[in-house]
Amino acid sequence: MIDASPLGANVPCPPFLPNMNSLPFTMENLGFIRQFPWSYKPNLTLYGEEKHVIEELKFFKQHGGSSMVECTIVGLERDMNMMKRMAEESGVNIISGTGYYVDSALPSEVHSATQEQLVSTMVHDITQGAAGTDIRCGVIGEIGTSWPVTATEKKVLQATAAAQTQLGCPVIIHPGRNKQAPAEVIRILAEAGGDISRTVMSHLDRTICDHEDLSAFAKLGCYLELDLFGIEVSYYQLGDFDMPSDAQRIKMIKHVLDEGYEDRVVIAHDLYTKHRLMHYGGHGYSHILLNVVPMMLARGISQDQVDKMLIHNPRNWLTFK
Ligand SMILES: CC(=O)NCCS(=O)(=O)O
Repeated sequence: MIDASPLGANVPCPPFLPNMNSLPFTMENLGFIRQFPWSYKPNLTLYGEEKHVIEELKFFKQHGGSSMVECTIVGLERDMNMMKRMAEESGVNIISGTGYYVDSALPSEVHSATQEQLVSTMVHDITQGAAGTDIRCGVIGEIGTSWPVTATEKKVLQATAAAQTQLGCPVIIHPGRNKQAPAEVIRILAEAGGDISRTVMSHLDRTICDHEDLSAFAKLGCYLELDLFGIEVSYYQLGDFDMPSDAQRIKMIKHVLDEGYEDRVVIAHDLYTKHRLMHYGGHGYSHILLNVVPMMLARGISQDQVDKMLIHNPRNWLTFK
């Protein structure tokens, strides 16, 4: 479960809310929290929300969901035993990630580790178990990168490519907040021998907004992930970027589907803050199933294409080769 505080580490409070962190999480304050989610530190963790998350995972399963990829890794606060409990109590498969988040979130030992040590840890997490448990991870990622990519992040990417080559495992990347960042990461991974066809580039909906830029990136052959469905506030605190609406996300997806990339698209919510849980008035884990799929079908995306995005593409990506 994610402690995303590194994301909000240096986000300024809105000027009219100098002590936002002292506010209670109430309906009266939900508007501010939705507008400035990274300025309210209590919002940036799901620790203490196990009961609510389990209830919402059950709701997700009740409405057709079966599996979820959970990309909390070193640099964020991962709890393997909690995720195992949640999977067992909800009946939802949870595929956990191994790897290293963005440079600013990493402990000193990662900065000083050799590439070989990083490879060894990721391979161990997948083949033996992570964080001192026998609970094995099923994906490398979300590997965190900044813009520009730092030296430590490049070392992590090269280690990721080496571990992927050894295991034939799926990889998912968090790109820096610049439209050039995804292609730069793909270049580094490819040069290190990574399998780009087994790699997901996440958060494209907060990174590339121009359809032609998205088409150019799609040519590189990775999976294209738009994974912030449910965030309908256009103000984006973490970068000089207008966050798209779900309707605009669907238009981006339709554009690449029309260009023949239906085997390459995956979608998600990237839910890691309290305010997006249903318990706190959010859209929850079932938003795509209940609300986005009908929107897609109404906009000319076929059921077969929806099934590819929600079933077949994730299954193919997650299958070790
Ligand atoms: C957990 C995480 O890094 N999510 C990425 C979305 S964001 O817009 O880059 O914060």
